[in-house]
Amino acid sequence: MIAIIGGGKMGEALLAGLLATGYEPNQVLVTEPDSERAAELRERYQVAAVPLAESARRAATLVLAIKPQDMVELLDELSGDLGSDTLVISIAAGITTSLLEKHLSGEVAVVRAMPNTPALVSRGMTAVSGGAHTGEAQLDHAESLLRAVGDVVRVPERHMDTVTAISGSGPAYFYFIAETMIEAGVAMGMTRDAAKKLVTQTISGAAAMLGDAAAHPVVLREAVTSPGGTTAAAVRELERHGVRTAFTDAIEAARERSRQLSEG
Ligand SMILES: NC(=O)C1=CN([C@@H]2O[C@H](COP(=O)(O)OP(=O)(O)OC[C@H]3O[C@@H](n4cnc5c(N)ncnc54)[C@H](OP(=O)(O)O)[C@@H]3O)[C@@H](O)[C@H]2O)C=CC1
Ligand SMILES: O=C(O)[C@@H]1CCC=N1
Repeated sequence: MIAIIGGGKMGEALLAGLLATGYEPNQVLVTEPDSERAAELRERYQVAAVPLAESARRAATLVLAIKPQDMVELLDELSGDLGSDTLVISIAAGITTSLLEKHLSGEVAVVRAMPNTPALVSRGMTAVSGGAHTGEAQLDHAESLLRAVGDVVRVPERHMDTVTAISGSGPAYFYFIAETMIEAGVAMGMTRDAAKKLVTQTISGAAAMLGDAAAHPVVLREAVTSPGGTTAAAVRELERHGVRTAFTDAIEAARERSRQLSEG
């Protein structure tokens, strides 16, 4: 049994992804304090929404999908209720395995994971790191669970704040670009639907080409950039406006925020 603690946006993305890839509703519990939201999830996915203590008692794996700011209070509440073999997976930005271990009594196996919302459509990207009491089998188990909603990589925990800034927050950067491109098309007279179709298929085609292991973004961009053509004119403007620096600074700001979140 898996229990998802926190039925917000990411909790729902994981829940939907797990159910879409073969988990049965009776294998998953949800704990969500907002009763309206709990009822919505129960109705939408036919899963049981139960109190925290019941999730802790019944589930072999707990996925903590609550805000980092709520984590210490939840861990302190959870601590006495965990079974000796319970695996605790936290997906909270910035929350370290040592903080999880400090607030859970005994030698609890913990995994720090950073997924992203495309888990909702089984195209997520998750990175995982194990804690001090987490064995190979438990990390394998966490990986296989999260693989149900997309790709999984194992990383040293020192990279987790960077992962959070790149792939955790990353979908938002692409939505930001998509929104900007669609609005540019609309400003130039296209319908929003037609512009969205152009942008969506372009992002997905570009991602497919980049997905080839031998592909490099610079080479792919050169192939689009005809001499004296439209792409060269566009890229010159992006460089003039410092978009490359803006992205680098944005990703550094996200990593810094992830670090701050571990400090409470
Ligand atoms: N959104 C994303 O793309 C990603 C988010 N994450 C991480 O996932 C976590 C959740 O983020 P997100 O889904 O965006 O946030 P949400 O605010 O949408 O979800 C958090 C949910 O947890 C509920 N909650 C609060 N306290 C408890 C509690 N004690 N027990 C059970 N549930 C509780 C909240 O209820 P209420 O609103 O009533 O307080 C809310 O429904 C965060 O730690 C975030 O860092 C990780 C990767 C990507
Ligand atoms: O914005 C956040 O804090 C969370 C973590 C990664 C994506 N969303």
